[in-house]
Amino acid sequence: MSTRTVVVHPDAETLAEATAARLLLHLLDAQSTHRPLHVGLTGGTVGIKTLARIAEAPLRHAVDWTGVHLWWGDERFLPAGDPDRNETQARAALLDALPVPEENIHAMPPSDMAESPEEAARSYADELARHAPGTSDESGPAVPRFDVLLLGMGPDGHVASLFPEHDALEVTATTTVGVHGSPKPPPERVSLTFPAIEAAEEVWLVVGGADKAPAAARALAGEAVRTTPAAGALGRRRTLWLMDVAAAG
Ligand SMILES: O=C1O[C@H](COP(=O)(O)O)[C@@H](O)[C@H](O)[C@H]1O
Repeated sequence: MSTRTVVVHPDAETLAEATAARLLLHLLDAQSTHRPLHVGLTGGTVGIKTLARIAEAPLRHAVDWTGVHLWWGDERFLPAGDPDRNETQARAALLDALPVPEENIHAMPPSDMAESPEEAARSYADELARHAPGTSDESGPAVPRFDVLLLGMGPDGHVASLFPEHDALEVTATTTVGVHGSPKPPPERVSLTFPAIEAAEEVWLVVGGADKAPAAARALAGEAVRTTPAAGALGRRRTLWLMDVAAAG
């Protein structure tokens, strides 16, 4: 059973800096026991700030990035290179400056390469399945063994692109889902589903800002996932809530 730990930092800058350092050390430790590593990235304010801090951290040189695969928990369904895509922001903040082989960067399909969010979701599910551990874990969802899955949280308590009261919350038969009518623009998105999120060894929620405090309190109090999706974001081994004082209320 996963343990849930809350770590509070003085401000959003320190939160991003500490999360960057924590992730780099985690990758270093993990590379001494297994390869390849799989990391799920998040968009959002602190998520992208964290990537920018990794880009500046001297420790990044100690990680063998050829042995790291990068994925996303969700994506805005927009054309390739659109500045609002999580992928575009992650490339600008970190990936363009990192020696990660392009074939290790598993972005969700953009809207100019897929007909619909559903088609993009199916294609991403296939890609996830190609990197699933295989026979040792056949009963689980067909996703890679994520060492760490980073997730942001919106003020409404959404994680990835799983929004309160949306049907996507109930999808358990697939590892990805196409999302329509997102209350946060853009309306069309692609997201991991809860079974895929829960297959991660560690889920790290990176949450900063006073506007997140009510939803964070509800999630940590175990409110229903239907109204506060972040309450259901749990890793297999560990769930870390990395917060700033403002978000911790
Ligand atoms: O739209 C999204 O929002 C959430 C949270 O973003 P934030 O700016 O409120 O921190 C993010 O986790 C998700 O990846 C993104 O697509």
